[in-house]
Amino acid sequence: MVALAQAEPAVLPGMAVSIEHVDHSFDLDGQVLPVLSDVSLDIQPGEFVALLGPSGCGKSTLLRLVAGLDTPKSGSIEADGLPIAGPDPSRVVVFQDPTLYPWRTVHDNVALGLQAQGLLKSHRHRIGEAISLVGLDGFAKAFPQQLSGGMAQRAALARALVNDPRLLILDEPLGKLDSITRISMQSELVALWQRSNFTTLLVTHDIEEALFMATRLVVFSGRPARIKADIVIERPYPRHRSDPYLTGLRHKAMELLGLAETW
Ligand SMILES: Nc1ncnc2c1ncn2[C@@H]1O[C@H](COP(=O)(O)OP(=O)(O)OP(=O)(O)O)[C@@H](O)[C@H]1O
Repeated sequence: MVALAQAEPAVLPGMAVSIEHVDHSFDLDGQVLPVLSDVSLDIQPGEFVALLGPSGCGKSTLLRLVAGLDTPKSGSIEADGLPIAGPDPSRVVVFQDPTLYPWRTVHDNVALGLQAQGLLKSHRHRIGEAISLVGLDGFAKAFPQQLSGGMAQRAALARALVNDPRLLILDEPLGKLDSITRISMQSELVALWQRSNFTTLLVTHDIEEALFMATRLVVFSGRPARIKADIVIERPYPRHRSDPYLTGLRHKAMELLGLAETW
């Protein structure tokens, strides 16, 4: 695998992401549905932060706000010291569903990432680099229906990474994969993050996945989501799933989520 050619590093002040007292709600059938309540979170450049919380508490909503796909009702969110004013190629999102265009090859799906920024001509060389980075060498000409679920998700990752983002936002990206592929892609994603310059924000429902991958674990309450705990995971990589330190954190996270230990 090769590393993606990096753009000239910009001198960026402060936090990769700074979320200050964010409240958010939706209007649902004339009723106000509070979803986020006084969420404040500072993320340093290069961190890998996992967000855990009960289903429907507001994790994806927070990711959408950070991606600039929606605007908080109150509070503020900055990326690299600047207010988020909308989507930006420096912040890319990978969702649970790879959403590849079935009529385009892997190469042409990845090219879309550049095309959207008008960079296709000048940065075409990055397409092959991104495909290689996610381990899809030899599949550039394949169509999505010729890929396994894990390969399709790798292609979606390549499309996200082709612009050399500063923030990679992952919304349950491994959620639909079988457990074997999921476990190997957890290691691959960590290796990818370690080799690159981006900060990672991951939503997952899987406590072990969060503990295996992230440098920091943020646990939310039920809706409206408030931060219940913010835990630094002080373990080098590669990690061992049976590490007693991680097992201890798993118990703690389960307690915070109000889950009983049944196995
Ligand atoms: N566009 C929307 N309009 C109205 N309600 C919404 C909208 N988007 C999300 N919601 C509601 O906001 C709440 C939080 O949704 P969100 O998807 O952020 O939760 P989540 O924590 O990511 O859930 P899960 O873990 O199950 O994916 C839910 O009750 C959902 O119904």
